[in-house]
Amino acid sequence: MSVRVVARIRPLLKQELEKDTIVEAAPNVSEPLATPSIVRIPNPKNEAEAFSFQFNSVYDQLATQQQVFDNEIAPTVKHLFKGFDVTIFAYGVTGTGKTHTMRGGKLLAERGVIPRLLSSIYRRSRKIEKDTEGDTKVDVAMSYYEIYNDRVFDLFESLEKRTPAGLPIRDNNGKTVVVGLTERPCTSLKDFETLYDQANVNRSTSATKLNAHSSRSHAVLCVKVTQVTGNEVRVSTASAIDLAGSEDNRRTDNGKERMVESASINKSLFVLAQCVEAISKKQNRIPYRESKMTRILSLGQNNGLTVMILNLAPVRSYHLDTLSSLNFANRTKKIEVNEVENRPFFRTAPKPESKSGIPSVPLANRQPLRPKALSHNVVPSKEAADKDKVEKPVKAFSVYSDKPKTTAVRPGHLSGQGHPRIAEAHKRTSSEAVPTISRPSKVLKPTMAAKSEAMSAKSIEEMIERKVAEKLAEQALSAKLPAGTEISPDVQARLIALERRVIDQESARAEGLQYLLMAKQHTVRGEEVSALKMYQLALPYFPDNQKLAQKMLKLQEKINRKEEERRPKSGGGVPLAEDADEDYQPEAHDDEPDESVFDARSARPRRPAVRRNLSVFRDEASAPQTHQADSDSEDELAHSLMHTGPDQTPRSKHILRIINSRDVAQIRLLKGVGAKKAEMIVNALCEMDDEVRHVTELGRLKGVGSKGVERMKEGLAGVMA
Ligand SMILES: Nc1ncnc2c1ncn2[C@@H]1O[C@H](COP(=O)(O)OP(=O)(O)OP(=O)(O)O)[C@@H](O)[C@H]1O
Repeated sequence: MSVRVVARIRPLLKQELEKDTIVEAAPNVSEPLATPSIVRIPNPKNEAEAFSFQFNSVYDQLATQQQVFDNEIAPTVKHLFKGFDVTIFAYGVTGTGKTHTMRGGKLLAERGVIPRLLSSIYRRSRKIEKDTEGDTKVDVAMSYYEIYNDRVFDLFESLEKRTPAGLPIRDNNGKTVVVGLTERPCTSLKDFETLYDQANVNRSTSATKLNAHSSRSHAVLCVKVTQVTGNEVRVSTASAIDLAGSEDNRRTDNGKERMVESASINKSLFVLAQCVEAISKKQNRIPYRESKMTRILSLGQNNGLTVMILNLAPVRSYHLDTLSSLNFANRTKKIEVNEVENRPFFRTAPKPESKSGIPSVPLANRQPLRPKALSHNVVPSKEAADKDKVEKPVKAFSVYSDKPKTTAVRPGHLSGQGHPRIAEAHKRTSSEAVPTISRPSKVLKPTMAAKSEAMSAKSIEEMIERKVAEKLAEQALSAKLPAGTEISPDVQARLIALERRVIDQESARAEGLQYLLMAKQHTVRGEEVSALKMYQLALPYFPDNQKLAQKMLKLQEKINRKEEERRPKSGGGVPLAEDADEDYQPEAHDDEPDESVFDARSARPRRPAVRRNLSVFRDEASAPQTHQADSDSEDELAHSLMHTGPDQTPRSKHILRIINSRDVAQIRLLKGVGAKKAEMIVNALCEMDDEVRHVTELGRLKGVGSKGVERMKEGLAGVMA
């Protein structure tokens, strides 16, 4: 099942003028009488031409809160009670109506998706309890948190109680959980409203030029529904997420603090876009981990139903931002989500809980985040698969597809259109996460015999080298310093100073990478002048990087070329005056349109006549060579800068080799580590599903800290320089 994407165009605000309206909802040309499913917007470079984006449904300026809820969210509630998790998230530029859609106003008619969802959940709970004559009991509990500047804060905690680092997040049985979050039971809508209103006071909002009450954080509300019938317990969760909006700081006139927030919001949204891009290109690595928001949202990774509400402003001043959002949504709608319900469990066989409240899972069963196509969703037994066939509910919400051949179900016609759900025996439930093909823990080393056939001479050599290094490390660690070879305080001080220098270089590099990231953001938006500025800011951090220098040179040439073209010819050409973004210029190559973009004036999809640079998130198949080459070089550059850090000292390298071996026996030999800490480190590495590349990163691992790293180094001070 794909992510269901619905667009909502907000009404004009007081200061906006009717004549500036450029975004409209339209029915599909093949079904002119149907409810709108197309967003139409002019090409910024040629107003005579319109782009059309098709979604599951589109709501125009007149759509009410009730219509949006009844058509899009209400049908998901019955699935929630059948054990499916439901994720609803609002996406859009700042000031486009996300909070209005999700939270809404206080008047009954103005209430948004969230209060209506809760009201619907309580109504259904009461019905179930009545129909089963009290045999089934339903409990509702909620947690509510925000992700602000990439840190997670419990909105049930007052601002004074917040710790600067926020709450940690962990992967647990394929789900991302926030550790230490308050969960409040709420037995009635009144209860909920009181809690929700109190918590919203703690949300980070402030006035920006584009929105007087702009959300400066992503807000995540989780409503846990627990149904208990005798010993059987079924738990499912509805998550309603109000994302912060992306914003262009040149338009918002943000001050320093707002700029920091904005950079963090933009970064997380940028990572989200990259995740969506990577999923649609079926890449092996989906960069979920690069921001907390993407880790928590786990788009394309979570099971159940996902609905994205794309909020749009109707006016010209948002033109390029709107196109960017439409392109993002166009990609998102193609993401497949596992339609798998949470299996009930039985009270008689409780899972042991760890101290942190997270059920303990053996390391070998941990699953890294993977693109869906690459994950192994295996039902443990045939009986379980057969059971699935019997138990799977009738799918009344069968509209998540844009493929022309499937029967389109229009808003308002969702319920009662049931098709028997085809059992998907190969899928696993989110609550079980015990696949028969589990990712082997890196702690367990494969034997030579098992792997020998598939091993090349090179890999055998590498393995021997690693083994030798491990042995040497062991010897080095256990070696006692011969008497009289203690290093002098002077040498020790110099070693520490050297390490400090490396650490300083590392944090400067992180700052440089931020500029690089922003440069890439501007590049994909076609804002080349701004992109160049960002590259210039990044340059001092990577002075010797040839790729970066070349990139800047090419960009400068491109800007010059465009300047040339833009300059009025002797015949007196008309300069481009209408662009909201001074940097925006079409690319100098033909672009395939995204598949849902077609000429609005004719029913048949066709290739636009003009050249443009709008499809930021393009499918591999449709990406033209030049564009592909461009984005490849961007990725290559980012990769080269991310993965070539400042030189590390032999001691640091040595420590990292031991840490990355994930061998508890070796790690515990490091000074100040011990068995428990070694296990914690291996645990953290397994959760990261990556290597630690630098000692600074090592210092950030839970339970290590920079002091811990220093001690490890001290332990080696006598045996290696
Ligand atoms: N459908 C709507 N009907 C009436 N007013 C709306 C609607 N959608 C948005 N608005 C108004 O538009 C303004 C901006 O909306 P809102 O604050 O919800 O935007 P946002 O996308 O959440 O912005 P940010 O990302 O900055 O938090 C508000 O004044 C809101 O009341």
